[in-house]
Amino acid sequence: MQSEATVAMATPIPTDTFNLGFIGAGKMAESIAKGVVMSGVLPASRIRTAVYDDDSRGEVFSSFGVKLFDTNKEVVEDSNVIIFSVKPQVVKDVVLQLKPVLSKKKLLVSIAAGTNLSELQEWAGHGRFIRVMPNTPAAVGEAASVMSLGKTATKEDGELVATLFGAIGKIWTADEKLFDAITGLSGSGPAYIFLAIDAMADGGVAAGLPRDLALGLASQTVLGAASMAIKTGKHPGQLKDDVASPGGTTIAGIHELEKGGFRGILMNAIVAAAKRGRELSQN
Ligand SMILES: NC(=O)C1=CN([C@@H]2O[C@H](COP(=O)(O)OP(=O)(O)OC[C@H]3O[C@@H](n4cnc5c(N)ncnc54)[C@H](O)[C@@H]3O)[C@@H](O)[C@H]2O)C=CC1
Ligand SMILES: O=C(O)[C@@H]1CCC=N1
Repeated sequence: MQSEATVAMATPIPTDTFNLGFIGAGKMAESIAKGVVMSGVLPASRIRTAVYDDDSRGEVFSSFGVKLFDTNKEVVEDSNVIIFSVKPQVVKDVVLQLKPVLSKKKLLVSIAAGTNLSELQEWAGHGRFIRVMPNTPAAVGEAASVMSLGKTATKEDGELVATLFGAIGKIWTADEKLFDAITGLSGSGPAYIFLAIDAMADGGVAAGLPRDLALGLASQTVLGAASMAIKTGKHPGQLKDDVASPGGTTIAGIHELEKGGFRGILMNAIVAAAKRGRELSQN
C-alpha cells in the first residue's frame, strides 16, 4: 500500500535576502530556532521574534543571537517566512490582529495543534499558508515534522519549509486530515518517551544503580533502540525478539510490561492526544 505521507524535498535558502520570524517566543519556537541555527542553514542574525509577556523568553532568544523586536507587527514586516508558534487558543486573535501586514508576499506557517488550514487561511486573508507539526527534539536536530500545504502555497514554498524543518530533523508531507493523529503521535510523543526514560531510570535506581548512571543508561538505551529501528529497517517486533533470550531476563521484563497493559496504554495515549487535537480544532 502506498504511504499517505512522503519525505519532503529540500532546497537551499538565499540567506542574504531571507529572514525568518516567530510569532510566539515559546518553547517550540526556541527548539526550532536553536535547531535551525545549529544546522547552519540560517544564522541567528536572520531570525526575528518579539516577546509578549515574559522578558525571560527574550533573554533566551537573544542569548543565541536572535533579533528581538518590540511588536509582532515589526517581526512580520521584517520577515519573509513567519512561523506562528503561539498556543492554539490565541492563534486566531494573533493572526487576525496581524492581517493588515500579512501580504501574499509572506509565506505563513502555523505549528499550532488543532488549528486547520481553512481557518488559518480565512484569518490571514490568503492561502499562502503551510501547516507543520514539529516536535521539541528540533532543538537537537532530531525533530519529526509533518507539513501540509495551504491553497496557494507553491511547490517552492513547500521546498523552503522542507529545508528549514529538514535542517532540524526529518520532515514528511501528509494530507491535513492526518494532523490530529500526527499531533498525538510525534507532536506529543517526546513527552511519553521522557516519561519512559524517567521511569526506566527510577527502575534502575530501585534495582540498586546510582541515579546518574541509571539516567545515562536509560537515555542511551532509548536512543540506541530508536536508531536501530530506523537504521536496520527491521520490524520492532523482530528487534524485540533479538533481545529476548529463552528463559532470560528480557522476557521476564516484557511479561511484566504486558501484564500492565504497556502497549494498550501507549496506544490509548496517542488516541487520546489525537482526540484532544480534534477537540481543539472544534473550539
Ligand atoms: N511544545 C511542543 O512540544 C509542541 C508545540 N506545538 C505547538 O506550538 C505552539 C507553541 O507551543 P509552546 O511553544 O509549547 O508554547 P509556549 O507557551 O511555550 O509558547 C507560546 C508563546 O507565545 C507567547 N504569546 C502568547 N500570546 C502572544 C501574542 N499575542 N503575541 C506573541 N506571543 C504571544 C507566550 O508568551 C509564549 O512565550 C502551540 O500552538 C503548540 O500546539 C507543536 C508541536 C510540539
Ligand atoms: O501539548 C500540546 O498541545 C502541544 C502540541 C503537541 C505537543 N505539544
